[in-house]
This record gives sequence, structure tokens and C-alpha cells, in this order.
Amino acid sequence: MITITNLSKSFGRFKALDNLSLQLERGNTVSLLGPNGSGKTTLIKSILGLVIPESGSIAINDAQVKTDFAYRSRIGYMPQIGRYPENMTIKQVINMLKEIRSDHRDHDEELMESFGLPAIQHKTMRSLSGGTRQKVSACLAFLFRPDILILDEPTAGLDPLASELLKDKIVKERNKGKLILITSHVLSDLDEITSHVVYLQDGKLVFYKDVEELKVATGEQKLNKVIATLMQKDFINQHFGV
Ligand SMILES: Nc1ncnc2c1ncn2[C@@H]1O[C@H](COP(=O)(O)OP(=O)(O)OP(=O)(O)O)[C@@H](O)[C@H]1O
Repeated sequence: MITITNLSKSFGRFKALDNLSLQLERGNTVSLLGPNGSGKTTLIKSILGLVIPESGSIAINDAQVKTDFAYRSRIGYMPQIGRYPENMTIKQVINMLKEIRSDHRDHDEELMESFGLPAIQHKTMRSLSGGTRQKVSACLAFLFRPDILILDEPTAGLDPLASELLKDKIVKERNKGKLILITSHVLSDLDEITSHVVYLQDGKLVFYKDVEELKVATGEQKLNKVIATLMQKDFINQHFGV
């Protein structure tokens, strides 16, 4: 569904992505992991066309991200920090986006309902708590029923109930055959929803594996333990030969 081939991106002399190749398939929840500064957001932004790589290519089905912009309407994006017109209410922001995307009339407002946003939709964006702002961002990502969801630290700042509601929604959409690409440093939040792990370090792909395969190889069940074991010296070389 998303084919990334030999992707590289530098900022000045610094290589944020280094010859990265990946094939992401529908029906999977792919957790994008790696230390701070390893290139996760740069990869996400390259897929969204917000960062222009200097070499390599990204194709979404047959559309090349570089030249075919229509693909963007098929992606729902939840940024790490959502920025909105501060003087607009939640309702005005949502309606504005519906007007911009007026070709799309079948909206998915399920998450909006479960978060209880209709009851507070008269509030201005300026007045919202960080977590409520995150809820608005999450709802907007799902609103136009995209085939691909890219969620950058989606549970950061959400209370435990909201976090569970969002995870339930992610599982539900994945079961419909959508591709979910998600980053988080809170591995416990990814435990029940991840099907595959992409691990980046210094802009390079360290591994891309099915999570069940990783659990068998490490003898661990929890994602944080799986990753900790994998990061031990030489474990990856010995078990996966990469
Ligand atoms: N616009 C930019 N200009 C210069 N350097 C940048 C820019 N964007 C990212 N970088 C650098 O590229 C590297 C990768 O950044 P990126 O945001 O992709 O990392 P990340 O894995 O998402 O990190 P985190 O876990 O902290 O969110 C970092 O060293 C960062 O400083």
C-alpha cells in the first residue's frame, strides 16, 4: 500500500533518513519506534509530502507522492501538536474542514461522539486543555474515512479513558483493512494494537518485523520487554541476520 524505496533526507550535513526502504500493507498497525531524533517524524512528513526527500521514492499504491497530490485525501493525519485558528470554536473548525472537503459527505463522527465533543463544541480552541485539543486532532484524522491513518504520538496527553477509546477505534479501523502508522514512546499504549514494528536508529532501518515473530524470538510478551531485549548487543544480528 505504501512503498518506500531508498529514501534519504538530510538537513544540512545531518542525515535524518538514510537509504530507507519499507513496504507497508493494508490491515496492519505499524508502530514506528526509535530513540529521539531517529527520523520517525521525518519519515511521516515525507509520506505526507511535508518534507521533500533528496533521493528515493514513496508510492501510495500507484501514486508517486512527489508528483501526484490527490493521494493526500486518502490519508488521515494526527500531528504531535495540532495547530488551529485559536479564536474558532471546535464546531467551527470541524465545519470549516467539512466545507473544504465538501466532495466528501460521509463523515465518521464516531470518535467525536465517544469523546463527548458535541457537548463542548462551542468552546474556542484557545480555551481547550492539551488533552481536549488532542481529542479534536484525533477526531479530525478519522473524519473523512481515510484508508491510511498516520498518528504521531496520539495518546500523549490523553486521559486513560480517552486513550482506550482511541485504541478501540484504531483496532476497529484496522479490522476494516486500513493501514495505521503510529509513533509513540509509551510502548504500553501500543501493546494491544501493534501488528508490526519498524525500528529506526540514526535514520536507518534497524528492523521491520511482525510483532508475533518478535515475541517468539525474544520470549517476551510485552512490547517494552520485546524492544529492550532486541536492543541488547548483537541480539538482532544473531536472530535476524541484519
Ligand atoms: N527542519 C529541520 N531542520 C533541521 N534538522 C531537522 C529538521 N527536522 C528534523 N531535523 C533533525 O532530524 C533528526 C530526526 O528528527 P525527527 O523529528 O524525525 O526525529 P523523531 O524520531 O521523530 O524524534 P522524536 O522521538 O524526538 O519525536 C533530528 O536530529 C532533528 O533535529
